[in-house]
Amino acid sequence: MHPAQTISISSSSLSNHLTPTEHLSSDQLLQAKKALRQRIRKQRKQLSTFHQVKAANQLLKHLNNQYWYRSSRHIAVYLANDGELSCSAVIDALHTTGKQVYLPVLHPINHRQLMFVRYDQHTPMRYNRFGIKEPQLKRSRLLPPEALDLILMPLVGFDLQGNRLGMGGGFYDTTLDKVINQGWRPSPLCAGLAHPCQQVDALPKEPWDVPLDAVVTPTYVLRFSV
Ligand SMILES: Nc1nc2c(c(=O)[nH]1)N(C=O)[C@@H](CNc1ccc(C(=O)N[C@@H](CCC(=O)O)C(=O)O)cc1)CN2
Ligand SMILES: Nc1ncnc2c1ncn2[C@@H]1O[C@H](COP(=O)(O)OP(=O)(O)OP(=O)(O)O)[C@@H](O)[C@H]1O
Repeated sequence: MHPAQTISISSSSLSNHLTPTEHLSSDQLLQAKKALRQRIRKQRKQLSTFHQVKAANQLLKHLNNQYWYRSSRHIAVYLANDGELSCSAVIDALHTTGKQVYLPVLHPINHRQLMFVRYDQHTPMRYNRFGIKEPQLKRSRLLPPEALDLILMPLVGFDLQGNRLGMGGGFYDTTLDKVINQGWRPSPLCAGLAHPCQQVDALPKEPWDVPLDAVVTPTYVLRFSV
């Protein structure tokens, strides 16, 4: 039996409507996604540092209740940016329990590709072109995405169907296309991490989108395939 999950729909999410997308041209869809990103990013950036620290600790408690998290050994996380839900408490706990932690690194040549590099307290870091810290590339610390057990993904928006809206770079979708959409087995589980204010009613599903297996927020967990 899985532990009971708490489902609560945030009232702040009610304002996060995306106009029904069936009749939109691709340019209109792009504009609608852009506007939604701006709105949600503004909301999450307004969360206080106190709120963010509490949320990071609550996130860890929820994850600890999930068997698919506890049974994972090679786990990709991210360093929070732009008001994203922080993985800092999760990272500390993973290191304490001897799990292998990986961070996304922008591929220096391949457009829209990420690499996953093992990360600990001593890993030399640098800033990428978006101002996000990432490990310096070291071949011996690279893990191919298909070898990860679990990818904890940053996102801008999510819906109740497991659709994900990212920052718009297409990095996760492109990197995971071969691994997730083209039938690599076993493939890593993909769980989005977000604040409740990032929930939207419905997101357009694009052919390249990687579906989320779960979404974990500081107050509730949505499980789609786990
Ligand atoms: N914390 C974190 N790390 C991550 C991601 C993420 O979403 N969050 N990524 C997930 O893909 C990758 C980086 N992708 C990103 C894509 C766009 C922007 C961004 O700030 N874009 C600016 C425009 C910047 C520019 O063009 O110079 C913006 O939209 O305002 C940031 C990260 C890898 N690392
Ligand atoms: N598998 C893929 N192969 C080629 N291009 C892709 C793929 N996935 C996404 N893209 C391109 O990336 C662009 C951005 O995609 P999208 O708006 O879904 O990004 P996102 O999910 O918000 O970003 P991210 O995955 O970095 O968080 C799209 O215009 C699309 O053309």
